[in-house]
This record gives sequence, structure tokens and C-alpha cells, in this order.
Amino acid sequence: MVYKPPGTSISSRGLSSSHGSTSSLLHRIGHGEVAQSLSNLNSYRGDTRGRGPRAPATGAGSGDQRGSRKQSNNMNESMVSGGGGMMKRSNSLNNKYNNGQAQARRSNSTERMNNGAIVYNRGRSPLRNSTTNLSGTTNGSIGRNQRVLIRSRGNDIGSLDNLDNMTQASTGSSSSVPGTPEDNINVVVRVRPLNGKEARNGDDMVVQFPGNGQILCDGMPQTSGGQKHKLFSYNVVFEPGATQDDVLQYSGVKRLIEMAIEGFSCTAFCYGQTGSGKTHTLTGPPELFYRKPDPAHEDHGLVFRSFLYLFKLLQERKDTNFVLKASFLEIYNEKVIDLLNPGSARKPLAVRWSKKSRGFFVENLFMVDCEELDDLLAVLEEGMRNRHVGSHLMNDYSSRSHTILTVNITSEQQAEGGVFISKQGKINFVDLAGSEMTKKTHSEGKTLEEANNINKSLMVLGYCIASLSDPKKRGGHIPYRDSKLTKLLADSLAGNGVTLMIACISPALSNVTETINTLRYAARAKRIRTKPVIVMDPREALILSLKREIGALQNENEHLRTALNLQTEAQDINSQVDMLERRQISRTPPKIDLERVADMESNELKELLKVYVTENQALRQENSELFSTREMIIRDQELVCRENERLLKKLEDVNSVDAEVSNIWRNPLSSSADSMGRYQNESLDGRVSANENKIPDLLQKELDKRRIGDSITTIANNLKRNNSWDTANRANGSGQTVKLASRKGSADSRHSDPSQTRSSHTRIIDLSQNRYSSVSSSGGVARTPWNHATARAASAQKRSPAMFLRKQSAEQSSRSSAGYRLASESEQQFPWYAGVCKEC
Ligand SMILES: Nc1ncnc2c1ncn2[C@@H]1O[C@H](COP(=O)(O)OP(=O)(O)OP(=O)(O)O)[C@@H](O)[C@H]1O
Repeated sequence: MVYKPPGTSISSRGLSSSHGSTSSLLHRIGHGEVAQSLSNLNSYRGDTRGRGPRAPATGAGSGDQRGSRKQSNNMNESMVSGGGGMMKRSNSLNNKYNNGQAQARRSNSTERMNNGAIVYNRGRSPLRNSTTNLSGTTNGSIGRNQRVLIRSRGNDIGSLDNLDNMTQASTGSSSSVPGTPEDNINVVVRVRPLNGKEARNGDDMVVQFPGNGQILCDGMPQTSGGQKHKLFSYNVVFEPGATQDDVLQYSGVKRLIEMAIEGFSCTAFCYGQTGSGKTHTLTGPPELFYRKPDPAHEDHGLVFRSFLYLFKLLQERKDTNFVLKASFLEIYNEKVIDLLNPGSARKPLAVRWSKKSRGFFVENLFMVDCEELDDLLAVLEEGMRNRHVGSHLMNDYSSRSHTILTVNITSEQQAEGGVFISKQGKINFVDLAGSEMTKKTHSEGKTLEEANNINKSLMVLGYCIASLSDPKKRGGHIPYRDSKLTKLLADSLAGNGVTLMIACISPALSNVTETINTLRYAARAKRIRTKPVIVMDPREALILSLKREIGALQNENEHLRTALNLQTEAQDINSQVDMLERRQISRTPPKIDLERVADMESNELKELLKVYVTENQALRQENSELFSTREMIIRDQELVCRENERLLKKLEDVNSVDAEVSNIWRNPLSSSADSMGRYQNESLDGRVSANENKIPDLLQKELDKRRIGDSITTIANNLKRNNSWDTANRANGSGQTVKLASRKGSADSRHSDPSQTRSSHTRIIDLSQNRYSSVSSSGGVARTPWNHATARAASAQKRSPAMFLRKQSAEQSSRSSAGYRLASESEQQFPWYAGVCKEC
């Protein structure tokens, strides 16, 4: 079950029919100005439920409004009549409240508390548009002398509205989820009237109410002697004339109760200096509980009224079973005392850390099962009677301890398919002891010790609030452990709860310093953000997670669809596009608005989930197919690229070989080919193959050729000069030639014949030429490193001639030395040659 704010229609819970709404209230009111103001109070949805039309306010009270209210006799039908199919507890509650005169009186009082008329006094005109005379809304007009009692920013407290969103993001477990929206602590301010003493002393009012949830404090003493004005903004400001019921209606506490029923952890706490009206606001004067309390008493505070409201809501929830348990403790002098089971020795209880809930708890705290409203009221009475109260100059009934009254609400609702959904909500009412200046209160002895402990724990609370409200310090150490109070409030201040702070102040000039301190404290608290989550049963969490999964799948499917579209576009395969489009159209489930999912039944949700899972799987498969197709295409592309590269290289080689061939034929010494032929022949006989790798490029060959060629030409010329080769051959016999032949053609004894030597020489040249011919035709030699180097050199020459030349000269110098080496080798091998050469 997804949390829905009360006031929205959840037919299964029967809330829609019974709830009033802001719009219905506006409809009832029907007047522009008030409607405008009320629309600012959007967040108080559900505030109007159970409230009948108010009787026009007629009283013109004095400063003390308590005795001057007109009470409406309208019966609150929902409280009195109840529902036939209600759970046993609710029925018994109705019976109690319906039987006899006492019940009738209670019902009247209940009604009066809910519909209490407002006293308009002092003849101030309302501040239009920025303030709300909520009390005047019933008759749709605001009288001239009507007093504006509540100044609201309206939509600020509507941060509670954010919780609608939050619940959608909450896990459904007690743990907080990353990404869960945060909510600020809601802060309202209540200004009490000047008390008798202050009035007698002629104390001035130093607070003003400019409206829009603002409060102006102007009595602040300045060092320069003048007065400083300070403006603060809060969610709601209650002026001195506001009633206890107004606080219930407009502080947001009703919303807190509704949320506690829905499974949230909620806290309302009062803060302020001593005598500022905290206890009055929360529980009413302590005297109320000293004897059997009169339920009709108008001074009953927020707790009593909240209990009534809580039970009213529980009655309306006919389809849900609730179990209520209450506890009441006080922290007195840093000791936790169970107010429902104080024992004779008032043995303090231990505050421990729970790993499971990741929060502090009070060990062995008495929890009372509260089946009826009376049980809850009894808890309140008992606790109020047992708490420590003292008296000092500023308050006759001063609370000497902090009290925490907790109502745990476990709800269990049967969903479809026999599944039970249970949630654990709670609401804490915290009445803090007031900070006090001991020189003002004249505390001494025990009261002084109490005051010190109170101030100390409030100081720790102040540190925690200051740290939590500072975004830089928030992630750091928060000193919760420094006091029992902060340990127990840790979750409310910065955990998963929803918190309302009611800052109580005195309007008197004599208290201005404390008032400013409280207002600052409250302003700081307003900056604190919490992450409210519903604590619920795992089944409920499952449904929520299913919902979230549907959302995620929808997103993923959308993403995959986009990817598929891109893919198909890139491939430009029309047939596949058609196929995909056809598939997409057939598979795509209807787009679901996630908001609507909240209203769907679990079966429907499961079906929807199945559809999305199927679609998701199909899309994933399709996507993977397309990816593999793409892989294949990429591989093919690579092959083509490689082949291209190979062909390019081949082309380069062919070009380089052409260049090589042309070099050879352009060789100016090519005329001495005859002489060179021998060397070439030698190479072909075996040395070339061995030396191919050693001779890197054409140039070296050229160099060698030139040297050898020059020498041979010289020899030949000399020989020619003296004798022609043939003549010499004939005349001198074949000694040298034989030598040469024996050297060159040692493997072939035929070459010893001088006539054959010549032919052999010719053949060598032919072979050499053939070789080059064959090289140029087959290109096979192009694969040798030498040819690669040549090709590279050629391309390098093209790319950067200057660099190529530098490299060339370096290579040339190294090769020329190699050339000389070759020459000296030749000398060694051909001493005759060297001799001839020397001779030349
Ligand atoms: N809004 C109010 N209207 C009328 N009287 C009020 C209001 N607020 C407080 N008072 C009166 O002021 C006196 C002091 O109030 P209260 O005891 O609630 O103060 P407190 O803040 O709880 O003080 P402490 O911290 O000492 O307990 C009481 O007599 C109470 O009835």
C-alpha cells in the first residue's frame, strides 16, 4: 500500500467520503479574502474534517480570553454517532461517549474543542492577504473588530505536502534511503498574553505581528543605547489571543497525527523560557490533572485534543486494525524516570542504543496498551501527576523536567489476496523544561540544581540544533550523546521523523532577551532537515519496490528503445528497422503514469510488472543481437582495412622497385657493366643472398659499384691501352683470367678456359640484368628489407626532403666506410686488383 495523504481519495480506507478538504472549506466560506488566506493554508488539508460550521463569534473579550468564549452546542456527529462496522475499541469509545449525560457533556466538550468560537478583541483590523483570521471563516466575513490571532505563511508548513512525494520514494522499511527527499522541521511560535505580574508592572509588549508568519521583536537593547528590531519568519505565528483549539487546528499537529497513523515517526515539542507557556500549550495547566480532569475544560492542551482527534480518525478507519501503546517518561536531573511506573524509589531507567532500529531507547519503559480513549487520557493524567513540578519567581507550576509522552500506533490492514499490511507509526509529545536565568528566578538549592541540569541539557540540544542546521557541520559529529534528552530526540531532530517545534515566548519587554534567544533557536531549528520514512511491513515494502521496479523498467525500456533506434539508424538496414518498428509497436505496453500506480491493486501491479519484464527481456535480446551484428560489421571493416593497407604497401613497393630499376639504368657507370658483372655474378653466386640484409639501400650499392667500377674501368682501360682484352688474353695467356675465373667460378672448372671465362662474364652481366628484370617483373625482391628501406627512404624523401638529405648524408658516411671496407675486402680477395689499382 502506498501512502496517500489523508484527504485524498483512497476508497478502500473510506477516507474520501468522510474527509473535508480545503476546497470544500473554501466552498463553504465562499469569500474572496478569506478564501485567499485559506488557500495559503493549503497544507492544512484535512483540518476541516469533523468541523461543523462555526457559530459566529460574538464575544468581545478582554486580554484574558479563556473565560469569554461562546461555545457552540453543535454536536460533532462523527464523534458521537460513530460507525456501525467499527472495530471493537472504537465502538466502546462511542458507547462511552454516547451513554448518559456525562457522555453527552463530553461530546459537547469535544465538539466545542473542535469548533470552539474565537474571541475577537482589541479592534485591530486584519492584515489582508498575509494573515488569516481563521476564526472568522465560519460566517464568511471578518468583522471590523475582529482580532487576527494567527499569522501563517501557509504553504511553508506545506512542507508536509512534500511528504506525499517522500512516501513515494520511501523504502517501506525503517531505514532511510539515499535520495529520499528531505523535509524541514516545521516551526510555529506561540506568544502568550502578558501575565498578571507583567501587567501589574506595566511591562510593554515588544512583539509585533506583521503577518505572513513573521514576528517582529523590537525591544532588544543595543549597545548604542537605542533599540534594535529583529524580524523572524516561521510557518505559523499564534498571537496571544489564539486558543488551545487554534493551536490544534493550525499548528500542523493534526497532520502529524495523520502521519503517525500512516506509519511515520512524528514529534511535537515545545521550547521556550520558563513561564512562556509550554506546558500550557501542550497539556494545559498542571492543576487540571490534580483531580479528575474535566474533559470539557477549555484549557486542555494539545495532547488531550490530539488524543480526541486521533481516536476520531481511528474510528473512521473501519478497514484497519490499530493497536495503541503509550509511554510517559521524564528526564529529571539527567535521569530517565518512568512516569507511569515511577516506583517508590523513582529508579532511573537506562538509555540504550538499539542496533536494530539504529536509535536510542529507554530500557524497561512501561508501555500501556490503550484500547480506548480513556486509556490514553489516563496515561496523560497519571504522567502529569507524577512529573516533577516546582515553583519559582517566574512560574508557580514550573516543570522541573523534560517529559516525553509517546503513543505508538501499529496499524494492520488487510489488502487484497489476504495480505496484511502493517505499519509502525508513533507520535511523541515533548514538553521541555524552560530555560531559566537563575538570577531572575531566584532558584536555590534543589531548584537551582534542577535549573542547572535543565539549562545544561537545553544547551546540548542547542548545539545539536545548531550543528544540524548548518549544512557544513551537519555531516560531522552531532553531540547527541551529551545528554539524555538529545539521545532520545535524535531521531526526531535529524532522523526519519516528522517534527513540529512550538516555540513559546513571552511578549513582555522584561523577557526580551530570552524571547530573542528562543526565536533564534527556533529559526535555527527551522533549517534542520529530516528524511521522513514510513516504517512498515516488508510486504508493503515489496509492493513499493515493485512499483519502483516498474518505473525503472519503464526508464530502461525507453533507453533501450532509443538505443535500438540509434542503432538501426546507424546501420541503415531498412528491413531491420521495419522489423524492429513492428516489434516495438506490438510489444510496447501502454505508458503508465507512475502516480496512477499508487492507486492500482497489487495484482494489477504484478501484471503490469510482468508485461514490462517481458518487454524488457525482448528489448535486451534484440539489443544484444544488434550488438553482435555490429561486431560482425566492425570485424569485416577491419579486414577490408587490412587488405587495403596491404595493397597500399604493395603499391608503394612496386613504386620503389620502379625507382630502383630506373636508378640502375640511369647509373652513369652502367657502361662499366661488364666489369661490374663479375661482382654481380659473385653476388648471385651466393654472396648477395648473404649480404642482402647487410646492405640496406641502393646508395651503398651505387657507392660500391662506383668504386669497383672505377677500378675495373681503369684496369680495363689500362689493359686496353696496353693490349686489348682479347689481345692480352691471347698474348698473356689466361693467367689472370684463369685466376679470376678460378676465383669467381671455382665451382665450375669450365671457367678455367679463357674463352669460356668471357662467355661466363657475359653471362654474369646477363644474369645480373635478368635479375633486375626479374625483380622488376615479379616484385618478389620487393619484400626484402633492403627494398622496404628504399621504399621508406623514397617516401621519406617525398615527405621531408631536408630531413631526408641529412639522414642520407649520415647514412652515406657510414656506408662509405662500409664501401671502403668492401674495397679492402676486395683487395684482400683480389690482390691483383689492388696491385693494378695501385699501379694506376
Ligand atoms: N497562551 C496562554 N494563555 C493564557 N495563559 C497562559 C498562556 N500560556 C501560558 N499561560 C500561563 O502562564 C503561566 C506559565 O505557563 P507554563 O507553566 O505553561 O509555562 P512553561 O513554559 O511551561 O514554564 P516552565 O518551563 O517553567 O514549566 C501559567 O499560569 C499559564 O497558565
